[in-house]
Amino acid sequence: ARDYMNSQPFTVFVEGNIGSGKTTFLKHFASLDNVATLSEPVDRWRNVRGKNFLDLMYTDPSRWGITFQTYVQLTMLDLHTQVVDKTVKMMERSIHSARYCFVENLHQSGLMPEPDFIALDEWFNWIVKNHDVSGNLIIYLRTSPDVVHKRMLARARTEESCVPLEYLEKLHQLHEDWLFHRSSFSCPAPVLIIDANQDLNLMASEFSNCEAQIAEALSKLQKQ
Ligand SMILES: Cc1cc2cn([C@H]3C[C@H](O)[C@@H](CO)O3)c(=O)nc2[nH]1
Repeated sequence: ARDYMNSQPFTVFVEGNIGSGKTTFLKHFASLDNVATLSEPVDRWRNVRGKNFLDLMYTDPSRWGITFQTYVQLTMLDLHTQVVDKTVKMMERSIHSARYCFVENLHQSGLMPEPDFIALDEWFNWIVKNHDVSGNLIIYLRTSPDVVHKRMLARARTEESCVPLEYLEKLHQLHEDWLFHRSSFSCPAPVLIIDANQDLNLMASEFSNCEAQIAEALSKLQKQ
């Protein structure tokens, strides 16, 4: 766990499948005055000096997967190292889910050439070793693939228009192995699991339950 006294804020990673309600979750916490929220920089990925890397990746993942995921890794590292003047720093996803869920999925499904995967993994291992990308708490918005597939299609992000259910099922399984079964990669922080299948307007009680758990974990750290 991170050394709290080096005046790093209490850092929370909000993790979950596409359409699991992360953005809505962050919006709720953005309204609290001691929390800084850092959203996933999707708009940066959609316009990298005029190129839409997200669209390239979905159109031809084996050709553009490394291009996209290398840039994701850079933008997430940028957010991990961003200094905030609040006691809680809440990030939408992390460099960890980039590697353990998304890159892993491209590699396992044979969409990413082995040398591309190796280069990305070497970068990831060096970054984790040489920079502080640690966190204090992971909030896992746990969903089922069919629920998030419906939400994703309803949200109708153009680049995701032909993302099939089995892609979400694979991403779901990778999130489950990492954050629920704890049977795959190392977890950078303790995990708080939220049932995010509920309709977003019923999530208010989950949000306040999370607030209480974050406040409790925060006060424990401050007493150390
Ligand atoms: C950290 C990380 C986030 C992330 C998102 N994505 C995709 C999933 C969604 O379609 C879109 C926004 O989350 O980007 C990805 O392919 N690889 C990623 N890695």
